[in-house]
Amino acid sequence: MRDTTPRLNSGGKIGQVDATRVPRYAGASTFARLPRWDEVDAADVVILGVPFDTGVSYRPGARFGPGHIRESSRLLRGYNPAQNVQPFAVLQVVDGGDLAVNPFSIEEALAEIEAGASAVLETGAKLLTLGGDHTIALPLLRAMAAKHGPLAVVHFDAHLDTWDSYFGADYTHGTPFRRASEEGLLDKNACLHVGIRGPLYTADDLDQDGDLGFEIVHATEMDSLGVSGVIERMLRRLGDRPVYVSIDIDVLDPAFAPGTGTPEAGGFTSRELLAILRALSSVNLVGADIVEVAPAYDHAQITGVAAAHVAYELISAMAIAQAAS
Ligand SMILES: N=C(N)NCCCC(=O)O
Ligand SMILES: [Zn+2]
Ligand SMILES: [Zn+2]
Repeated sequence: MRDTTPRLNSGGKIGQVDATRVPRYAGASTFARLPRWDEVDAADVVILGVPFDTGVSYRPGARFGPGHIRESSRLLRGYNPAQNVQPFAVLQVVDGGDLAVNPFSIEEALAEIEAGASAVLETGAKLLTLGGDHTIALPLLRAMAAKHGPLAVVHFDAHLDTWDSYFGADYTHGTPFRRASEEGLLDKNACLHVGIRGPLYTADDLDQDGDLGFEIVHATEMDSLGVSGVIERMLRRLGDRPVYVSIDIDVLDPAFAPGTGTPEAGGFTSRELLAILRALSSVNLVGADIVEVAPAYDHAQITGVAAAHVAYELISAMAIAQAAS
């Protein structure tokens, strides 16, 4: 049957389902009610779900993150006044669905995620991944670095995720950035964590983290630097290199993101995080992920809505950069 769904098409792009004609809560739940990948000729940005949580050390459930973020994204509208951009009119953004990855073999899943990401990048599209636990950042960085070389990574998280192993396992959600550094996927002069807080294993964790190529903006520094000071630190570190953004939703305070597996008190507000992300419109943003959304611990889509807005700001930043190029 021919698809007659009324959509908001503009700038030559196939846009969102028109919420003035089809109620927001009706119909299939693609991200922001955007078209599926197979419904367009060519995409500029592909949103890919990776429902995988076999790498977690505490509460499971991030495998349900992609579906929850999509379901929580139905209210996103087409014009972003904070950035004066209509992201879906500048870029053809599509939902690429979920990668079917092996929940019983982490190594097999890593290979499947890398292959899925590479398939997107080969088309020339940018990739925005919805996780999934943070383990998935490693295969995503492998695919990204194969295309762009060593990356400047800005990693928003309460946790360092540069630990070495758990129960003898090298590939977990606490270890992706150590593996990435060891594998030469990172530009060690240009990576930083933002939002780090909470108890560590030992003081040495921080020294090792520095050796792996990361600078840290601690969550408590928000009080002294403010949003603009944090942005300045971030942009100085990233420079004009290709930038990959990895956002663990637990960078937000549990009040703003209860639906996650390893919550830590004392985090950013959603408003602070969204403001920092807007500054990424001035960098060479080549890809991003949003991970660790675990809906079983969420309430009223608080975490899902935060993640949907995070995705929206990342796409807006990509759109502004594209319009300026
Ligand atoms: N990546 C996330 N969310 N958490 C890592 C926590 C690792 C630990 O249990 O020490
Ligand atoms: Zn975390
Ligand atoms: Zn993490």
